[in-house]
Amino acid sequence: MNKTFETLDDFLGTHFIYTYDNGWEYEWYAKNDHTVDYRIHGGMVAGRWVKDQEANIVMLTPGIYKVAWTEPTGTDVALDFVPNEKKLNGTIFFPKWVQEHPEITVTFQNDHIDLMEESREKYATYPKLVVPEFANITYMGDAGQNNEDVISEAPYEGLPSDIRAGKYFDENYHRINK
Ligand SMILES: C=Cc1ccc(O)cc1
Repeated sequence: MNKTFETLDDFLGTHFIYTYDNGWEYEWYAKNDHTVDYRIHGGMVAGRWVKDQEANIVMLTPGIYKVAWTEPTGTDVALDFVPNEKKLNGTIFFPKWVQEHPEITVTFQNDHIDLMEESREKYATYPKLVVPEFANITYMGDAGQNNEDVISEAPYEGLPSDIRAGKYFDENYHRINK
């Protein structure tokens, strides 16, 4: 993709893969103006994936976007995308329990919302682990809004490479070999 991002509409429907400077690899989709989907390929909670997380998504100035949300785990996230420079800055605020028991969160969260809410009550919240990092965007795709094929299966080794190699989506941005 080599479009220039100018409006909020340019951003909505975009699918990103990026690697934080600490090595953590994330895949994230601006599904619509209030919803995000994502998959985590590397880092403390690699293997986790989430659909239909409600988020606040705004354009700060042409081509620069801020996204923020709070999760059923109690994790808070704030992302600032500068897609024209293939960069973003993200801060993740993990409750202590996620740092101590990351394995509880490494799943398809949508099927285990009750477990996340029980765990956030059962285990410690503080002190939080704050992870502020820049990331380099390694892939951008124009998936269109509300495309359920973008994030539709668990992360597997090599998935980001398959996407970057053009082996994962067809010309209509539907998953191949579904
Ligand atoms: C905890 C979720 C999360 C999703 C995307 C991202 O870049 C950072 C955190």
